[in-house]
Amino acid sequence: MKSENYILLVVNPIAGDSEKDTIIAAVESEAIKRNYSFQLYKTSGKADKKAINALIEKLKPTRVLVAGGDGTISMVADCVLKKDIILGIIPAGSANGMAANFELPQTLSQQIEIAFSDIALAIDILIINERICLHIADLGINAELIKNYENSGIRGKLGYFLQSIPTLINSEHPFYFSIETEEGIIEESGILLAIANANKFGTGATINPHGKINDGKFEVLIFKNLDFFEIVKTIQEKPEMSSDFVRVISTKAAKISCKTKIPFQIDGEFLEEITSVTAIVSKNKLKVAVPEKFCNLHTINANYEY
Ligand SMILES: Nc1ncnc2c1ncn2[C@@H]1O[C@H](COP(=O)(O)OP(=O)(O)OP(=O)(O)O)[C@@H](O)[C@H]1O
Repeated sequence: MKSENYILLVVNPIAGDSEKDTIIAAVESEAIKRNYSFQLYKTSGKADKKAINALIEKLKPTRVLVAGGDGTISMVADCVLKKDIILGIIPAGSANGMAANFELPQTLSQQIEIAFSDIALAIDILIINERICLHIADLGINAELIKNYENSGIRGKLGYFLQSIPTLINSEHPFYFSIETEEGIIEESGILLAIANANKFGTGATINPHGKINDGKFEVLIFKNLDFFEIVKTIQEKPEMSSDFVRVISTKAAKISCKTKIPFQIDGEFLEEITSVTAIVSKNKLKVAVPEKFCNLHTINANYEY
């Protein structure tokens, strides 16, 4: 065994309300098969980032795998960023937005195959209010739903489902946003403002069909109303949504101000109710192991400057 060649597996034991022993055993077995030394870290919800950083410093793994929801994936991504480490994702959350975006397969054995493969895409990351965002942050009813879900104590898809109707009834939308980009200032009201690096929410809803995760830009999308027919369109891969339903601004940086405090989430994790958000594309890219098909779709990387 090459003792210097470590694989670190970070597991969130409570993510998605599912058992993780099967994942741990399968990853460990694959690591041994490929002559890696294997180290497991189970998150506790307290000081995990510090502990993971210490393990990375000590073991110098060439690859870090993460089994959890988007919140855990984002935390681990922050630990491997700026280091020569490939991130492998085993989706195990309630709503796996990153996995949906990377078109990761459904079966554990296929997910492990990809997480160990050398096909890696260097993706953009966003810095939003000084935190890392890989996927989608938003202000409004989706963040409110996540807040109610996290407070309910019922995890998994059922937890989201049970909170969806009360959230819609009790939400104080519309919210009023002012968005400042290099193009100027725009005022708009809506139910939800998304800051999207990727295309889809964890539910699979495509809210940003034309966004590219490695083009050096992100999209600010203001969803103006709860138009049922437009919402249904988001189950398609490339929905053409009406401009009466959503306004899209593609940019490298944005400052968003709100008149009142609005629920805010990043990568599926409710943070707080806030009145201002700044978002910028970071120069640091993150290497993520992805399916070959997904990687090929992104190989014609635009020449861009930050
Ligand atoms: N052992 C633990 N006990 C309680 N909470 C934990 C533990 N480990 C991590 N957490 C918390 O889990 C949250 C992250 O959850 P994660 O996003 O991985 O899963 P999820 O919420 O089920 O999935 P998703 O984000 O896809 O909906 C963080 O708030 C973190 O503090």
